[in-house]
Amino acid sequence: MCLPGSSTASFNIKRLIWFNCRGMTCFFFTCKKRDTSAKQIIQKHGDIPGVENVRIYTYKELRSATEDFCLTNKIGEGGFGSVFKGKLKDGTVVAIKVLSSESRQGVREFLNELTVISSIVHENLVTLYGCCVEGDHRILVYNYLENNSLAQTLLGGGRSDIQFSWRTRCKICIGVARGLAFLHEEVRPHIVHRDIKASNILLDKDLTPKISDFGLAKLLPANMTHVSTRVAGTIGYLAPEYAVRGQLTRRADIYSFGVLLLEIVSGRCNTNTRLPYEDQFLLERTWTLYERGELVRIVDTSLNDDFDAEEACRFLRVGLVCTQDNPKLRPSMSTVVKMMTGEKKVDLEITKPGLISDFMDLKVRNHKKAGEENASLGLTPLEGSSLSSGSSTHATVSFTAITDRSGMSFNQQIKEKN
Ligand SMILES: Nc1ncnc2c1ncn2[C@@H]1O[C@H](COP(=O)(O)OP(=O)(O)OP(=O)(O)O)[C@@H](O)[C@H]1O
Repeated sequence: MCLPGSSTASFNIKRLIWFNCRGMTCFFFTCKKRDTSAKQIIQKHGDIPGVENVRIYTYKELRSATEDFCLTNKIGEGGFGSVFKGKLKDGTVVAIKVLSSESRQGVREFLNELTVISSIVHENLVTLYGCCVEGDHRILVYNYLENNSLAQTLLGGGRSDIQFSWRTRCKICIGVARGLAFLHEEVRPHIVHRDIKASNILLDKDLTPKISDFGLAKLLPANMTHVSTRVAGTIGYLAPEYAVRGQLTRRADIYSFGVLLLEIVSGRCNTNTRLPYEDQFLLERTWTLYERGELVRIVDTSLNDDFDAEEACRFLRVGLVCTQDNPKLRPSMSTVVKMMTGEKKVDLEITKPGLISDFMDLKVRNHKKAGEENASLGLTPLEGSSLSSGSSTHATVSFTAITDRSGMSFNQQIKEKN
């Protein structure tokens, strides 16, 4: 199988694969084009192991695929930059992610990371076809997924026509769990995604879920924090130990997965400040209902009772196990898959999940206290904190708390405040 956009130029034959095509057994050479661009890169920057397997696109090619990056072809904007839908010369439809100027790394560094990401192939991961590294441009080319992200469909507040039946939701939850288990346990060295959330779960035409943006954090220079565009939502996915102490391990992804799982079963976002206060935070609400023995009440009412209640409650319990405050109590992703498919019982004792909101309440109180003390000392409050008081505390932890004008990260600021 040739990579999209490859011409019939010299091929580097990699593997032979057999597969059935319309009843006929055909065989194809699995090949990747060692194109002129890759050769030029090696000539200019020295050998980069694996670069011959990355498709290098020219800027001209991508400009023409997107009709000069025309706004009508723009399909999204994320923390890494803008995403365009494009059609390559051979007809392949692709998603083209133009990384923002801050994310420009040296060509060697960039390609070193990229060769790793593009070699990772799994049914539940978005496939990276290749990139463009011409001049200042850093552009990634992915397979295009027809049904957008879970954030825009399932959680998009009625903006999509897709019907998410219980079966479809099961397939999505288990698919995401498998994709993450693959990154965590089968890829060597393992990959911590860092940003598992509904907008990073894309759906193909059959509603098979694909995790996007894995490995991308490594493409950013060390001094640049990934600036998320939906931080109010993102905060709800953050494992407390990561948000507070900056401890980034696979267990932080497992926490985020747990929150995502609750979102898929309940059909709502982790944070919704338009709801009555006790309902605003999904994880807290789920825990309250679990304690009352009424877990099933959190299941999406739009399913009209057309779901397997035993299975739904099992998924919700898995969500709670994944979000346990102590990272060690969270199961590995392969165990999570087994729990979800029923191969393993969810028989662990479930304690109160780790709620970043608990910490935030504390911080708001401390911050206010510190503010009062500062005022009495004639000092100005810490810059960049947008923690507000009152009932909307959690949701108003805003974007500036992650990367503010002072250039400090959320974690740094929290540490500063401690
Ligand atoms: N491979 C793809 N196929 C189809 N659409 C895509 C693809 N990749 C991204 N998109 C669209 O572009 C949007 C922006 O994606 P991107 O990953 O840059 O940001 P995000 O995940 O939405 O936000 P953030 O950067 O805050 O995580 C997505 O929500 C999706 O609608």
